[in-house]
This record gives sequence, structure tokens and C-alpha cells, in this order.
Amino acid sequence: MATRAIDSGRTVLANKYNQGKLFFYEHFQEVVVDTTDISALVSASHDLNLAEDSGVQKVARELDNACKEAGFFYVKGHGIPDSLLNEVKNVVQNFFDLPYEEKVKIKLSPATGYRGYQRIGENITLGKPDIQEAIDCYRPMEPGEYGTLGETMEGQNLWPEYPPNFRSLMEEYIILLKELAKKIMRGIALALGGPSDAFDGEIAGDSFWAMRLIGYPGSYDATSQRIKCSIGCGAHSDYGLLTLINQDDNVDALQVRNKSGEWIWVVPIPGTFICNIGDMLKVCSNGIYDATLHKVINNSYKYRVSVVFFYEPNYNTTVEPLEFCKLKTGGVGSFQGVIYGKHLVHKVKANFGL
Ligand SMILES: N=C(N)NCCCC[C@H](N)C(=O)O
Ligand SMILES: O=C(O)CCC(=O)C(=O)O
Ligand SMILES: [Fe+2]
Repeated sequence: MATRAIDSGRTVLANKYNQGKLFFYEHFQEVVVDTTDISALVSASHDLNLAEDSGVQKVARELDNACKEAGFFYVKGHGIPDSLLNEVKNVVQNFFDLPYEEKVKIKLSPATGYRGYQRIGENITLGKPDIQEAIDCYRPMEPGEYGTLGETMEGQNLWPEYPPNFRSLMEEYIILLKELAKKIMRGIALALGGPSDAFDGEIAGDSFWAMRLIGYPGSYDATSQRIKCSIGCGAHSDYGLLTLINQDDNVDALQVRNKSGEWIWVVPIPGTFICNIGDMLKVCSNGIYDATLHKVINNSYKYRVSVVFFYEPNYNTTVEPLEFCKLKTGGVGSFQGVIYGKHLVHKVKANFGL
């Protein structure tokens, strides 16, 4: 897996933005990352003999390299049509184009189980307001479903009335993404040297998935006629197992930190998902895989949309290092067990000054 920052990328990005006449970058880097074609895994994923399929073994090796080296990877061959990836982003853009009075009808609050719309600056990372607006969704939770452990996150998703097909489209997308993430997690289970169903059942058989539909305004400042440096989302790792990002094809903004501590631009590749590892996969793998640090900087004049799906453990699962991962790392667990719902609530409460 070639993951390296290349200097020539400097010129590529600089030229690109020069032509638009508006540019400002602190550091320019382009990254070369092999894209993992997971089609063998997607088509064989329901077979009991998954581990014996040579195509699947190849995917598992590639996933293992990607997870160890960069902690993120692009996937193609995932079976989700480009038209759906694009339609979802378009509908999200249409929603953010609406006036604030319309958007705030589905306002996020503790009373909505932290589901709904948050305006620019409401989400906080590393103590600073992020320059993004978003709709947050989670697996619906009935009152009392997880007792007191669940109270903070109880609720149903809030869907806007406009655009009219918003809800049906997102619900279709969620079903497909859950299924896709489950398959990639089977590949990751094999990559770690375990049984393919290691994350099914008790760990993530009833995933407390989340989805964030995010919009990052362009950062052209009319007064100074310059691009302002705008942090769309400060550096963080995601909370669960695996994140699948369907990002805007037209703006370079996402960056991940690689093993050498360099921030790498994750340039859009149309038709792919970007996958990154969350905190709970770090724990399960006993640190064999690290949770990917990433951030979003929209230094362009264009509005950027990103649709981010988080595949997480079951709400009440105690996540701890898996036996087969411990065996590979000297037999000792490096992490205490953590109840996923507790980890999530702790994070979610810190995200909003509510
Ligand atoms: N559900 C997930 N993973 N959301 C990721 C959001 C990261 C930013 C958040 N303000 C933070 O500081 O964590
Ligand atoms: O905007 C993106 O592409 C990534 C956003 C993100 O990292 C997050 O919401 O956790
Ligand atoms: Fe993230």
C-alpha cells in the first residue's frame, strides 16, 4: 500500500487554486493511496467459507496494510451506484440552501436525543466552534430500551419536509451503508486474523450507527477579497468502529494524519468511499490498528458537502480487546473494557454547549 506525501502534489494543488484566482494554503500535499477494490468481499460476504476465497484473502491483506499504515483507505467495488452517492449529496446541499427559519424546524437539542439540525458554530471540537452546519442522525432508540444507560440518546430522527424525498432517500442509503460497513468489518476481522463474523452478534450485530450530513461554507471573505482559513472540523478521531465518508467531489478539504505525523489531503475520488478507523476498533484490535486522526479545512470559495456514516458497536456492548488480537500482541490487553454508549454520551455532551 503506497501511502506517501509527494512534493509534486504541491504544484498540482497550487495550480488548481491559482486558476480559480483564490487560494491560500498553509501546506500543500497530495497523497497517493491505492484504492482497495472490495468487490470480491462484497459478493462473497454471505458465504460461510469467506476466509477460503482467494479474492477475499487479497482484499483482507490490502485492508490490513491500509489499516496499519495510514488508518484510512478509499474503497471501490462497493456496489453502491454513483447516482445514489450523488443524489444523497445533492439533497443535502438543497437542504442547506434553505433559509435558517426552515432548517431550524428540526433543531438538535438534548430533548431530541441530540438528533437534528445544528447551525454553523454550534458543534465544538478542541474547544473551538467548527465552521460547519449539519444534521445528526442515530439509530432510533425507544424510551427505556437501554434503561438509564440509554436515556441521553433516546429519540427518533428528525427529517426535514424539504426536499420532499429527503427521508426516503436517507433511509434507503442507511440500509445500504449498514450492510456495506458490516461486510467491510468482516474483511477487517479476517485482516486481523480472526473469524469473519468477529464483529457480528455481540459487538455490532445491532449497530448503534450514526450519520452526519454536513455542509461547510466556502471561506471567501468579500471584504478582504481573500480566502480565510476556516476550520470546518478540528482534529479528532471517530468514536466507533468504522466510518464511511461520501465526500464532495469538488473540494479538497479532508486531511488525515499518517504514522509519520504528516497531515495528508484526502483528495476526492468520485465513486469511492473513504473509510477510517474509530476508537472502538482500536480497542477491539488491542491497538494493532490505531484510530485515524483527521480534520476538515475548507480553504476554497466553494460550499462543501459530506455525508458521513459511522458504523458503531451495539449501544450496550462492553468493548474490549478481542482474544485473537491479544494473542497477536503478547497476550495482554492494553485497554480497559468500555461500554460504547457511555463513550458516545461523553463525546456527544462535549460537542455542544447545550
Ligand atoms: N459521531 C462522530 N464520530 N462524530 C465525529 C465528530 C467529531 C467532532 C466532534 N466535535 C468531536 O470533538 O468529537
Ligand atoms: O467532512 C468530512 O468529510 C469528515 C467529517 C468528520 O470527520 C466527522 O464528522 O466525523
Ligand atoms: Fe470524523
